[in-house]
Amino acid sequence: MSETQRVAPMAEREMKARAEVLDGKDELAAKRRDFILDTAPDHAADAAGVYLDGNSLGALPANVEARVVDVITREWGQLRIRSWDESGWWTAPERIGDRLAPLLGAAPGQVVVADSTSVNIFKALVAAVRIVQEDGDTERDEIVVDSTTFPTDGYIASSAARLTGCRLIPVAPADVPGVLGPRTAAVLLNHADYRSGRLHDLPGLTAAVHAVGALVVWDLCHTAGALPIGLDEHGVDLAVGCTYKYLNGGPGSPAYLYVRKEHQPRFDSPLPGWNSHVEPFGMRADYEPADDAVRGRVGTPDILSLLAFDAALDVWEGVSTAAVRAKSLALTDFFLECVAAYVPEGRVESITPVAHAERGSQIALRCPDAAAVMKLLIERGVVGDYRAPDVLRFGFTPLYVSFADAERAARVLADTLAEAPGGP
Ligand SMILES: Cc1ncc(COP(=O)(O)O)c(C=O)c1O
Ligand SMILES: Nc1c(O)cccc1C(=O)C[C@H](N)C(=O)O
Repeated sequence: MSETQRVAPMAEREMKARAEVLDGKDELAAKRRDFILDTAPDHAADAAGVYLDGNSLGALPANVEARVVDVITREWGQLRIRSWDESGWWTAPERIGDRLAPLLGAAPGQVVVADSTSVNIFKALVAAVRIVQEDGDTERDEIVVDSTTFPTDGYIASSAARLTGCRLIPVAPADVPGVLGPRTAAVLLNHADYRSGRLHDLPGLTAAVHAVGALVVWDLCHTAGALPIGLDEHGVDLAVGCTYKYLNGGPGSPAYLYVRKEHQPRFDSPLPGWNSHVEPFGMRADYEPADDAVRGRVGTPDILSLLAFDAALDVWEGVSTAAVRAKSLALTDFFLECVAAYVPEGRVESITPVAHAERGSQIALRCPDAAAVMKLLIERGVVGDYRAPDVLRFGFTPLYVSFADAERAARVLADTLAEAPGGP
C-alpha cells in the first residue's frame, strides 16, 4: 500500500511513470551517489527521505569526511605549524577561489574564499562606493538596495551607507532602473530572491547600473551551484555568496568575494587585515595591499571549514553548470506539475515565477498554515523549510535530487495539506 492515501491512483501512477522516465534520462543521476543521503533499509523508495533544503544547507558530499579527518590528524596533528606552508593552508583562500571561479563564470585571480557572506557584503559595498568616489565623483552619495532582500544584506547596506555618508534607497528589484541616476554610487542586489525563488535579470540590471556610471554588487547565495552565472561575461563589478547551499560546503563554510580584475587596483578594503597585506610576514606598521584578489582577505582563514569546502568542490568534476540548470528547471517544472495534479486547486499558491528566465532553483508555495504543514512534512521525511509568515520553500539541488523525489514530495505534501489544520 502506498504511504499516501488521498492522491488519485491514476494521477499517481502517471506521475510516477513519468518520474521514472525522467530519472532514466538524467545525465546527472549518478552524481547522487557522491552524497550522503537518507537510504531506505528495504530499498522502498517511499521509505527514504526527500531532502529539499539544499537552498539552506547542502547535503554532505561523501568524500568530505575523509579529507577533514586527514586535515585534522595529519596536517594539523602531525605537521602542525608547517602546514601553513607545506599543506598550502596560507594560500588556500585564493587557491580554492580559483577552483570555485569556473562555477561563477570567472577567470582565475578574482575570487577569494573567506569570511561570511555578511562580512563580504560589507567589504564589497564599501569598496564599491570608495571606487566610485575616488574617481572624484563625490556627488555620488546613494546606495540602492533590494528592499525584499535577505535581512543581513539590508542591515549591512544600511551600515555601509552611514559609514560612507550615503543615503540608502531600498527598492524592489524591478524598480531599480527607475531610481538610478547621477547620484547612484553602488547597488546591492540578489541574483535570486530567498523567499520566492524569483531570479533577477543579472545581465540587464548590471548594464542599467553601468549606464549611470555606478557599480553593482551581486549576492549569489541562491544561485551559485544551481545555474550558470557569467560574472566576467556580464561585466559584474563585485559579487559575494555563501558556499553552504548549492555548493555543499557544510554548515558555516566560508563565503566568497569576487572582485573584477580591473577594479582590483582600486579595491580599498574597509577591513584591511594582515592577510591582505602585500607582505604579511613583514609585520610592517604601514598597510600596503596585495595586488590581486588577495586584497579581499582579512584575517586568518578558518582552515577546517575551508578545506571541507575544497573537498566538496570535487563533486563538480565533469559537471557543467548548463547541465545543472537544465535539470533544475526540469525538476521544478515537474514538481509544479505534480503539485497541480495532486493538490486541490486553491489550497496553495506558487509565488515562484513560471517563466524559466525568472526562476532560480526553488519552489515557494504559499498557504495560510505553512508553519504547521512544514512541521508535518518534515516528520514524514520530506524536508523543506518554512519562511514567515506563510511560505513553504522547496529547494532542488540537481546534483542529488531525483524526479522520483520531486513526485514523492508533492504526493506527501498533498496528503499533509489535506490533514493539516488549514485543510478542507
Ligand atoms: C541572500 C543571502 N545573503 C546572505 C545570507 C547569510 O549570510 P551569512 O552566511 O553571512 O549568514 C543568506 C543566508 O543565510 C542569504 O540567503
Ligand atoms: N545560514 C543559515 C544558518 O546559519 C542557519 C539557518 C539557515 C541559514 C540560511 O542559510 C538561511 C537561508 N539563507 C535562507 O534563504 O533563508
